Amino acid sequence: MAKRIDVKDLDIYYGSFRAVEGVTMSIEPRSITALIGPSGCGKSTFLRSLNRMHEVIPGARVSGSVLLDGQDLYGAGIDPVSVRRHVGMVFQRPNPFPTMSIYENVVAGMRLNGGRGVRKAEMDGIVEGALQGANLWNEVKDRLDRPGSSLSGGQQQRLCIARAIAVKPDVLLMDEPCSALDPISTLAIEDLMDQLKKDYTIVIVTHNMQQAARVSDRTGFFNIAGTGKPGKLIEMDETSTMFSTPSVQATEDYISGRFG
Ligand SMILES: Nc1ncnc2c1ncn2[C@@H]1O[C@H](COP(=O)(O)OP(=O)(O)OP(=O)(O)O)[C@@H](O)[C@H]1O
Repeated sequence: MAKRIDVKDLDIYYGSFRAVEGVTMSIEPRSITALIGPSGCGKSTFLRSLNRMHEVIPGARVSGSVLLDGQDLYGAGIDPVSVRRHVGMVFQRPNPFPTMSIYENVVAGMRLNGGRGVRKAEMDGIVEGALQGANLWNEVKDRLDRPGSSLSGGQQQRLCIARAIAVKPDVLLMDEPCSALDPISTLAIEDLMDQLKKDYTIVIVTHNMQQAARVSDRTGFFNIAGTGKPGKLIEMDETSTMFSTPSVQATEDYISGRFG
């Protein structure tokens, strides 16, 4: 079930380096939020803080809160593994397990999440549902036993999306999911995002302004004052407003290609 995200006063550190400072934002369920901004402003770092992937790096930590339907993901006693089960992630490069079959790739996340006792017939249904959901079923239904690496890049990325949705998360985070893909595969993923937002809360980092404008409901612009300075959320609004009449000059300069 899609859930809302409320981030409050979030600072994100790598050791003593504060990479992101003071982010407060709300993300509605069943919407697509795009995060844009120049290289190094902390978009990926921020995204990883939304499912506690950031802290897998030694010395990395956050302060502030990230609420998922009101529950603080950083609260005492919250298991980060369970957080990642509820908040799934798709990465820049498609990363299926290369020697594992297409079928096993889809169920990999479920197996890690205690799905071992699930009966074969039920598992088959989940695999079909996830592959249907990722718009990949028709292309792979006759070769589910072939390795994940036998698919094209665009198909592999949809396989990774199927793997992410097979565990029925509440939120789907996507870090430049199309940057390694050709234009046709990119459009397939964008269409897919539009369908997925009926069931999920989606947050996407993208360098592609047209993509942000095409797919997202709201856009957040991050920026940095200079090297070594923390990234900050400068402005966040309806995507149509951000791309037509942003409130901050730096947003307009970035969107119109004057820097970054
Ligand atoms: N593992 C790490 N250890 C230390 N510093 C890091 C690490 N990863 C990122 N940083 C630093 O954190 C800051 C934000 O990086 P991040 O990758 O989040 O930016 P970004 O906006 O996603 O950039 P890009 O658009 O180039 O991917 C940068 O100064 C970067 O050098």
